Amino acid sequence: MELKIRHVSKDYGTFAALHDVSLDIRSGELVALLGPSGSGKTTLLRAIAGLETIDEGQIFFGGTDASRTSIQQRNVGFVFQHYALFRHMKVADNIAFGLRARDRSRRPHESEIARKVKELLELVQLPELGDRYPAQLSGGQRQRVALARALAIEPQVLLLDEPFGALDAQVRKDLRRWLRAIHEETGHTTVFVTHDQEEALELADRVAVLSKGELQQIGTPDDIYDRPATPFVYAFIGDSSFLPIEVRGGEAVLDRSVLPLGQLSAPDGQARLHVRPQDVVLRPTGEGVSGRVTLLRRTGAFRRADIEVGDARRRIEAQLPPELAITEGDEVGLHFNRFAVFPSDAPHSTAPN
Ligand SMILES: Nc1ncnc2c1ncn2[C@@H]1O[C@H](COP(=O)(O)OP(=O)(O)OP(=O)(O)O)[C@@H](O)[C@H]1O
Repeated sequence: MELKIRHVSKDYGTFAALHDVSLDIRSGELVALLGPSGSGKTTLLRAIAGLETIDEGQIFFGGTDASRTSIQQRNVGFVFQHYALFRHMKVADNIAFGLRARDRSRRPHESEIARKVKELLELVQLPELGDRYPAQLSGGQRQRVALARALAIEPQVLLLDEPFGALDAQVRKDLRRWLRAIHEETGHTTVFVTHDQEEALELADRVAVLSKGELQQIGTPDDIYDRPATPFVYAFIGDSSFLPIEVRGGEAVLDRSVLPLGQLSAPDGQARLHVRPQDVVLRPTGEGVSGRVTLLRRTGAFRRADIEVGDARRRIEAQLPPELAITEGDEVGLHFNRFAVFPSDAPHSTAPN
């Protein structure tokens, strides 16, 4: 089922939780909604589900405008962060719940429900646990049951709200791989909310980045990481530093250094050059942009350096091979393998919210 979200806005009083959000989700795609706390991810997911009304815009399920239809009519499977399993029901009955709740004309026969529950328990790799109660399961197992329950109704769309948010780091990692495998097998159009960029980049076909209720960018993990569309995405995804520069005739001017912008297009005027630590290369002093190493520290396989750059002595971070002969206080030249330039007055050109 393909989803089309068109110019959706949602206010809570005077506060805009979603502002003119448009995005298309292809049939069978796994899309992550990623953003900081309060960026509108959950509001958007709940609006897709029909759990939240929208003030403006439309949400299409296939060719049908579903904006004003109920959650039942939309036939979505929803998994919440905090396992919403029924505590007094066994695992198998939890999974069967959505099928048994159907009206008689659409309710499958009990033998068919039992067959379906068995199949789903196998899919989520808990074939032996149908007779247990939720309290007798680990957190990760409960989330698997929650997914089985969401899948039981054969939803048109699967919606997951931070499904692994309450679990510890190792279980999260395992479940991430597991969810991707289930997705490959079942092929449901799936939208999931996360504020964990590693989870979004590893799991999703495409990532939609939200900030302050606005869609900043939707793209593949490579697009988002390597070709951020806005200063916000650059700052939010991965590590980066920026330097104030001036753009003049297709070149970036920083004190007495001039960097050709090449393929990057930026209008003349004050701008910011954004660069990731791994794209900063040290050269002998006199080459490239001049800087001074102020701090060196070991971080796992690499060393990180703080480098003061130019007359204004702005600090940027560089990732260096541990064997590089360098000490704090050294004057260096800097080359940027890859960087981005955005006008200083671009929206969200300050820190992420
Ligand atoms: N029922 C409500 N009434 C008033 N404001 C709300 C309501 N629900 C959400 N908001 C506000 O709307 C904004 C977006 O909330 P939302 O839950 O969509 O963000 P989120 O990106 O999912 O954040 P988190 O990661 O913290 O869950 C927040 O500032 C939140 O306080």
